[in-house]
Amino acid sequence: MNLIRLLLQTSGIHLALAVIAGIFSGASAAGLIALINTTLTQNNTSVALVWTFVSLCLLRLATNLTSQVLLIRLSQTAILDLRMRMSRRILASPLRQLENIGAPRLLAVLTEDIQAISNTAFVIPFFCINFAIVIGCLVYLYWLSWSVFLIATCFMLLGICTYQLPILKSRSFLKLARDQEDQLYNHFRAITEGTKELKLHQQRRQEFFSEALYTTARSYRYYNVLGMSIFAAAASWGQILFFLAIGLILFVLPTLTTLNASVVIGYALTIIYLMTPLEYIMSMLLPLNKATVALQKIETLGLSLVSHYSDHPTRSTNLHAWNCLRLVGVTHTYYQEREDTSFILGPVDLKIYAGELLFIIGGNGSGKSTLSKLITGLYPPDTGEIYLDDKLIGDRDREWYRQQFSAVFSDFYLFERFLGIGNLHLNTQIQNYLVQLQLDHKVHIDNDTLSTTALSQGQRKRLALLTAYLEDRPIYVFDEWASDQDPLFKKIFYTQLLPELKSKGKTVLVISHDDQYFDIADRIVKLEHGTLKFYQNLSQIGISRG
Ligand SMILES: Nc1ncnc2c1ncn2[C@@H]1O[C@H](COP(=O)(O)OP(=O)(O)OP(=O)(O)O)[C@@H](O)[C@H]1O
Repeated sequence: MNLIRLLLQTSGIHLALAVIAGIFSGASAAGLIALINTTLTQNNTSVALVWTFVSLCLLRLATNLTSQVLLIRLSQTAILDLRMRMSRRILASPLRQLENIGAPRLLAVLTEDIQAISNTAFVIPFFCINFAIVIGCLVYLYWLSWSVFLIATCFMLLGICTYQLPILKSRSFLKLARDQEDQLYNHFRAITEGTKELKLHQQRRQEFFSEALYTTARSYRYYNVLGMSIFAAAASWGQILFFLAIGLILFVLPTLTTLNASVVIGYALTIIYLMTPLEYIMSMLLPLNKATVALQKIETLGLSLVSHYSDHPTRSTNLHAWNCLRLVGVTHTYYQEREDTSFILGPVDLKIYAGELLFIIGGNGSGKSTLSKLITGLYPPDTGEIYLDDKLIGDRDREWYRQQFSAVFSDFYLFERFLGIGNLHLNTQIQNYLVQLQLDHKVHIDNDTLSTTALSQGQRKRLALLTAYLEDRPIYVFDEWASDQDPLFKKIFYTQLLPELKSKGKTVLVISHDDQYFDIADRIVKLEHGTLKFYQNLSQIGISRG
């Protein structure tokens, strides 16, 4: 049901028009059959009959062509629309939920599932056309003889039941195959992102192929072969049912009752004609099955395409005058299902003052990045509140609140184009920053686009910093930004770039392990196993100078 609703949402008018054209196409086909049978059995070739025949042929041609053209538009629009909608839906979902789902599963949704669902946009109207032909033919059969129709219908219903049971079984195997596909994407990611590690270690590569990739690919094949074979068996059984129905009418029924020759010929002719649309309907059940599985998959990931959501900021105003950002009793818990353990950050009580340079330090895994995600509003607090001055940041404010931050995370993503930065002097500004970041000899700007992003990690991070500069937001967050920089540029970052940002009135939060630069901070807070500690001076942290 959701599938139909989804397709109606995608392009309701096209779908409706294609279905209407299809119904006319089906009805004209049934009309042609009736006419042929009348001509054959009554030996009647009047001029009116010839004109009716020609008109029905023209109607069939026109309606068939119309529905086909509409279907091409519909399927292409559906793919475009679904891709856009799903991408928006993913970005509108909470970060934590997306992290839990993981990149490979999201990629599988964006490619395989969307394709499977989009394919049904093409299938459903064809389904309706053929369904209309079937209904038209059934009406004709009923008109020929209601008693034979009753017997034939009972026979057909019995056949459909025996056909449907294996179809259900086949769907459960297709579902298992789809689960394996998520795992396959995980392995494909290892191939693209772990190329170096796999190339450098032959044994690892061999085990990866034989134990990881091959095992999953084989299971995927196994479930697909099983699901599709059961489906093929059911389809073959379905085909035989037609001949059995004709056999019933030709050989069994005449022994039980007297049948008119025109009825027998009409039934045989119509059932033979019905084979094509019914086979079509059956062959379409497989993509429909796959789309249902894909939709279920998307819904179990909590990314329903049908539900409504908003990714628009509730308030578009920028933050101007503010004094203090407060975290009050804020906590975040990561549940690690597999290990049956959890990491708890907080409760954190922290005040961040406008215009200050705050360092967040602590050992690996102490919770610094998690805290930065809470501060920037990427994670809503599990418990506790965040206030901007006296304003409580609730769910409705979070989108607006996030727009006040520019951040370079340790796993940053670098866009080639400077998107969403409306600035009349953008190119001049970028050029100046490129000089300041010592990148002007490597990169230039063409139409708001970087000439290259194929750079060293340290250089790419400088470009990410450049993007943050251009965003010109009130609060900056740098998560171990300097870790990939050479000593010279590290010094420039801490002693020149950070103080410059502060002098422009920006609030700067720096996550850092570079203890030789801790003294430039206005204040330092330290995380220890998820607990925030405050210190008066560097020696309390265990750092001595001179
Ligand atoms: N996506 C995640 N899912 C589950 N647990 C996580 C996730 N990210 C972090 N954790 C847990 O939270 C803890 C804190 O992680 P976090 O990344 O905040 O530490 P960090 O202080 O920034 O470490 P580092 O200095 O190594 O970058 C980790 O020990 C880890 O157990």
